[in-house]
Amino acid sequence: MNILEEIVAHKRKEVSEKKNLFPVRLLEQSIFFHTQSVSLKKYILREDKSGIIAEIKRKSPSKGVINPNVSIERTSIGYMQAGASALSVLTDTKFFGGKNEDLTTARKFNFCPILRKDFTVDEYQIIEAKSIGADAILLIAAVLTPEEVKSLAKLAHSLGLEVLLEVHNEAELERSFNEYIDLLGVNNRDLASFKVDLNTSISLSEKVPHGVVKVAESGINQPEDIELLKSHGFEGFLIGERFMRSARPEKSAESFIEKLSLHDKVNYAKA
Ligand SMILES: O=P(O)(O)OC[C@@H](O)[C@@H](O)c1c[nH]c2ccccc12
Repeated sequence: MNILEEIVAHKRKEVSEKKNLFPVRLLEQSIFFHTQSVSLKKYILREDKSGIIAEIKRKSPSKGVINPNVSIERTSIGYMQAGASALSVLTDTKFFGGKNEDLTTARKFNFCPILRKDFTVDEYQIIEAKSIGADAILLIAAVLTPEEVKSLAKLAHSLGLEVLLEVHNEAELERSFNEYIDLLGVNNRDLASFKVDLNTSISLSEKVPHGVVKVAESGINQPEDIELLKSHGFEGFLIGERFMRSARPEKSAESFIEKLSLHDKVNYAKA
């Protein structure tokens, strides 16, 4: 079993236990359940924003412990003040050290799109994402059948959530893309081997259907990487470790985005 298969096997078990402890009807009573979502797509395309989806990630299977004691409040507010377009919050506990409350905390302190980053394999998790205050969910093509991608994406839309479909190669893109996908993410990290290569995004850029927002994910380390990805049509940039490995991730994001502004000769709006 590779790590991705291990994560998904564990996730299925976790979700079936949760369904008993905390049934869907309770999720639907959450204070966030009936609130309007903020569009991730729109914020990424805003000219006055950097396009960066800044991620909160405490640890990962590939990098081990990154920043276990991060302050969600300070980091999420700081990321947005630095000029990020949106937040990504890892809620998986076992492998990434996150929790649902991390997203709820980020939600309380920010009016901005929040991507719930988890391994979604069941409808329950989509209702849960809405209940904790997410605006968008991630679907990973490598762990779902095309039929599952479609039905999960359709459910997400019915709850007002946008869908970021993550692919790693052309076969996944062709197989899993459907009319319910709002954003297409190309993960530069191979989740089976952990190898990172920005060329994964570049080589797939032309294959992404028109009108879908293109997001490059993982391994983005310097403002020049964003310039290169932009020149290949990418509009969104998901960045985790580059910021999180600093004791103050929001400061790291601020200086990164300042450098990017100099390159782009624009002043990205402070949220
Ligand atoms: O820390 P990085 O290399 O900047 O990567 C961020 C993000 O792309 C990565 O965390 C990620 C992309 N897809 C995922 C799926 C699950 C968990 C995590 C991820």
